[in-house]
Amino acid sequence: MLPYFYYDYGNPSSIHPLGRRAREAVERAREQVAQLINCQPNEVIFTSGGTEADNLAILGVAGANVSKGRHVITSQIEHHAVLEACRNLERNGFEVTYLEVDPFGIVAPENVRDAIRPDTILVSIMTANNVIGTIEPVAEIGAICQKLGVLFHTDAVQAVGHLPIDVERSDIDLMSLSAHKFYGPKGVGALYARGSVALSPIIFGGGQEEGLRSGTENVPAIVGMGAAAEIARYESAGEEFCLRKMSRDLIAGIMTSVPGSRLNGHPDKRLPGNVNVSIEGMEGEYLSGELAKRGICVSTGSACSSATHEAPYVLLATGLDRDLANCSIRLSLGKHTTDEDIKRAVQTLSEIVQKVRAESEVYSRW
Ligand SMILES: Cc1ncc(COP(=O)(O)O)c(C=O)c1O
Repeated sequence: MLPYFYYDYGNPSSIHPLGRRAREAVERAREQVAQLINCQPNEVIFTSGGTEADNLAILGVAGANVSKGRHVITSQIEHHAVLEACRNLERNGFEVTYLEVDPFGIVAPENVRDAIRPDTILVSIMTANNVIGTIEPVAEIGAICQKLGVLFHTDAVQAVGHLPIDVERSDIDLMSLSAHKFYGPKGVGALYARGSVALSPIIFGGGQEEGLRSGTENVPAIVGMGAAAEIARYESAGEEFCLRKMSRDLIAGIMTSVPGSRLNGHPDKRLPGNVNVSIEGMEGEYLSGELAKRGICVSTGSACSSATHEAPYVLLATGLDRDLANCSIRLSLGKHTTDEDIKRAVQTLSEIVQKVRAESEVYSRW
């Protein structure tokens, strides 16, 4: 990224040599992203991140296909970027079906099929959930949508770079990506949109990104996203293997040394680096604060939504009662996590919980 901050600071829309070098860098990054997800480079639209990609997919499809219908299908556990875009559609005369999930957080493909109507223009179901890590049956849902002639969007922000993703094999028409979820910079992402998909822009101006995303491209960030995509293409399979082993150890460690703990989400169909647990009687926010004092950073619900201080709606949608939902923390593992970190996390968590329980027993006896 550094040369594009220092020397090659041209605007990719300029025709002079500095501009051309910036354009070449953007187009190289577009190819790198396309290779990671198996699409054509001209099907990648760079955005400011996953949120904008989700908004462009949902509002863009709705805008361009309104003559075909005004019905959209999504799930109750989508990220706010999808849910709020859908609520915006509802305020503008669209109807949205929010599908339920099972206790693991899985959307049943047959529920998608049953919800599709003649006026349905889009199905948007995430590839993997950001709170509980559950991996959705995207290929089955894609096949249903393709058969019934409905566009299929998936928010793959949590999955790209961690799970093998192939937009062709999974019949995906639109897919959202965010660079910082696969070790790239923040504030840059992309929407994959199949060449044949009719899409209206949601940002208007100079007509960059084939008129779908006006505004001068953030060249250093796009270059960083491309590099991250290329690294992910080579490293993600090995990383997935290591993370699966470490997260299994973390889950087993917590379950055996912290009485009253339960794993949220699916035991196997989950993101390799996501561990979400509820611990009876231990508020997530309290635990998070105590762990932070000891150098371990965890989130409660989803970091992206903690600014809104809402109850973790994803856990509630899986049927978890409100108390246990509020007693949940999410531990995230990445390529820099070590076995030593896992041991320390288990031990620290167990000590905190034991201490609190011992004290509260004393208090209650007293
Ligand atoms: C599933 C999912 N979708 C969308 C987003 C939003 O992405 P961004 O923060 O890049 O806008 C996030 C962020 O964590 C996410 O987890």
